[in-house]
Amino acid sequence: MAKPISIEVWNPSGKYRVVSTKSMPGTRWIRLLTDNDCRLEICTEAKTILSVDDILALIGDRCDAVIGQLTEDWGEVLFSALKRAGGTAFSNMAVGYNNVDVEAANRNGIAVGNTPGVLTETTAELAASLTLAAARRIVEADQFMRAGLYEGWLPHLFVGNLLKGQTVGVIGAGRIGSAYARMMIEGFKMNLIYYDLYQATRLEKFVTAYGQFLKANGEQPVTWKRAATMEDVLREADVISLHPVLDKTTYHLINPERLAIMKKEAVLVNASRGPVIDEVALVEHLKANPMFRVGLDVFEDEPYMKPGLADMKNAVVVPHIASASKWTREGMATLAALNVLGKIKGYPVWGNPNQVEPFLNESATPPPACPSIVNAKQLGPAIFKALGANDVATAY
Ligand SMILES: NC(=O)c1ccc[n+]([C@@H]2O[C@H](COP(=O)([O-])OP(=O)(O)OC[C@H]3O[C@@H](n4cnc5c(N)ncnc54)[C@H](O)[C@@H]3O)[C@@H](O)[C@H]2O)c1
Ligand SMILES: O=C(O)[C@H](O)CO
Repeated sequence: MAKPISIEVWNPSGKYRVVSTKSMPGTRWIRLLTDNDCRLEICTEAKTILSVDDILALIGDRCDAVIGQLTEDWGEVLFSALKRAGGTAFSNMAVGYNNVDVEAANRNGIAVGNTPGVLTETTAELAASLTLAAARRIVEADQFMRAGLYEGWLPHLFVGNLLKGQTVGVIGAGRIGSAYARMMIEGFKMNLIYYDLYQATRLEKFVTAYGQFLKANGEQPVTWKRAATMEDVLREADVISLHPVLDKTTYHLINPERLAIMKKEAVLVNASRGPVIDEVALVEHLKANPMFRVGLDVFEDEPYMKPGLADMKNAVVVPHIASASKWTREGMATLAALNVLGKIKGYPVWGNPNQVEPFLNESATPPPACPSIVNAKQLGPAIFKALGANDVATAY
């Protein structure tokens, strides 16, 4: 028999049973569910990462929907259990959903939600912070001060890289990659080279307009280039930030061969997913190239780092905190709750998952729609009964 799992219950008499595998920031998401006839059960187990068995125990034999986390393995076992329990919806509290087997969700008719948009700027800001910390050796210098080693100003002390006028390379110029690029271009007047499967038209227009503004003010204009290959970005850029989704095409996208073509003094930042970098190869590269620096928010085998990484002075490492601002985390919780609530209520899917602000306005009732369902098309109208409300979602 499955081990009992500790939970906290809200609105015990609610008609729909919704489970959240973790406590999430804020209270609005709780209110939105309980005000809409949901009995909410929040897992209070002390362990950080729940196993599939833990989640099976949480789903039990009747469950309408689950809000889960990116650390959990959502595949056939969990989706079929959720279906057997009468469930129709799952939402990750994350924009990335590489922990979710969407095909398995489709087979079981479960809608899969994610939380785009609300974390774009927050995540880009952390990538920018890692860039600065690595380029200007902030962590090394901080440790030096705290160790009582500072004996006075010296011409060679913690010399790092100037960003102004250098080239920033972005791989994956989607929501976060584009926001990061804009920060580095506007903030530090860097030139842009990017690689993406699609053209980042809005970003290109922004750089062109900003370049014209600088020129009109007697300054060197910034420039942009869409690279034909990822290698072009790696060869040319002084700073490279990785922002693609994690899938088969981006697994170990940074490998020994690609590390070898990067500039010896380049800064590499990763706030996407750990397996985008071959971390063992990265450690070797950091050892061989002390002036090459990295800023990492994510790791190949989280929560672990590959052997040797923690000893590298030329690496700045933080524990997957890129979306960790209060507003963003509360917003992520709200979007995840509204994804599952929308499915329970038979609402349509919101027309533009990049513009989720209407769901985040604390003083207004959210639109009658699911903010972002990644498999809405696959599930089709039979499951996502729009009930004419599609117009509501797009016209809102
Ligand atoms: N560290 C964190 O806390 C954190 C926070 C938010 C998001 N993320 C990660 O960042 C990712 C991006 O988020 P987003 O909202 O910007 O998503 P997005 O879908 O807007 O952008 C991803 C971009 O990657 C591009 N891409 C896909 N395959 C590619 C390839 N092979 N080569 C180059 N580009 C490719 C896509 O075309 C797209 O433009 C998420 O999937 C998630 O994994 C991490
Ligand atoms: O994908 C995501 O949303 C992040 O990794 C956590 O914010």
